[in-house]
Amino acid sequence: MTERFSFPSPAKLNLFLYITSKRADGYHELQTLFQFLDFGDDIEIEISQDPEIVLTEILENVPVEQNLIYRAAKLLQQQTACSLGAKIRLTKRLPMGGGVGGGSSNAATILVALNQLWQTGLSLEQLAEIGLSLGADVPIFVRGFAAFAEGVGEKLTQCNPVEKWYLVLKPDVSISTALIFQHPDLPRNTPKRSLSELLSTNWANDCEKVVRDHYSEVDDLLAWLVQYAPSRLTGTGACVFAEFDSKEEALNVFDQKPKHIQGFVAKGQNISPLHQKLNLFPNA
Ligand SMILES: C[C@](O)(CO)[C@H](O)COP(=O)(O)OP(=O)(O)OC[C@H]1O[C@@H](n2ccc(N)nc2=O)[C@H](O)[C@@H]1O
Ligand SMILES: Nc1ncnc2c1ncn2[C@@H]1O[C@H](COP(=O)(O)OP(=O)(O)OP(=O)(O)O)[C@@H](O)[C@H]1O
Repeated sequence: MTERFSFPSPAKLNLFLYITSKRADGYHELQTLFQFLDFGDDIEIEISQDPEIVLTEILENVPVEQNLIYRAAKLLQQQTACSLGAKIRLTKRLPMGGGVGGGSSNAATILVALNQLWQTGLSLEQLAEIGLSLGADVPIFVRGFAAFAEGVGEKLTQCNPVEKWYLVLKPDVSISTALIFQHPDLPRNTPKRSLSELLSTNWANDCEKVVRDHYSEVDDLLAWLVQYAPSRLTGTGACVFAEFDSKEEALNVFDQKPKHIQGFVAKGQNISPLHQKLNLFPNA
């Protein structure tokens, strides 16, 4: 029987997110602080001797060739001229398009895991470079350390924010990242600040007002959550999070959430659970 290996594919939060400019190609320059969570998807992999990439789980509304897992595996195969393949099983726990980076994390886990299993020998830096073509957040998941990110997310400075407990809730609405970035009312000129200055201020997310103005589900949930603890949007939403000093406090609010709202409690991690499991020691 072929051996099967299991790898975590964690969520991330944007603890703060500021938009400092819009580039000529339409992308926005950000200053954002990423931290991983000890909660996410799981990916099981069996290596095969033929080059086929087989996904055993189908994601709703995502054709296989567009699944970031498939695309990441194919890209690594092509870039390294690898003749091996893989059978991949995904256990999806993270809300899709929720601002917790599930798709990007899946892509990164595949790049890091297959690079080990196929013995293709690329460095984390090389894998991050490949990953950037799959999505702006893939490099952060490949590098595996909590980071202050600039540019569109590719310029990373390792950082050690406090590893708080978070309650993450998913309002019952789907929000397109592209639409939020196109919105005329989005603030795009927040002055660039140094990391030390940012770390000493109250944190915010520049996408939050536009999202709250257009999605009452997000507005209502944040208005409820902020009664208990400091709360914000992650990424372009739809997920919101509240921060706590203990698991008990986070679980206590989780127990009071509206019944139809999905969510989870998790602890911030400055080293990705993937890198912890593989004993990779990421550094900037
Ligand atoms: C905003 C963040 O959630 C922060 O973590 C991410 O950078 C978004 O990353 P993502 O979901 O992987 O988004 P992508 O698939 O790269 O981009 C989706 C669309 O959002 C817009 N976009 C995205 C990132 C960025 N820095 N500027 C942008 O203007 C672009 O129109 C792009 O076509
Ligand atoms: N393996 C995958 N897992 C999740 N989404 C995928 C995957 N492959 C492709 N996608 C597509 O990518 C979209 C965005 O997924 P993702 O979960 O990364 O969004 P997100 O949490 O909003 O991320 P971000 O914080 O980077 O904006 C999904 O809506 C889906 O159409």
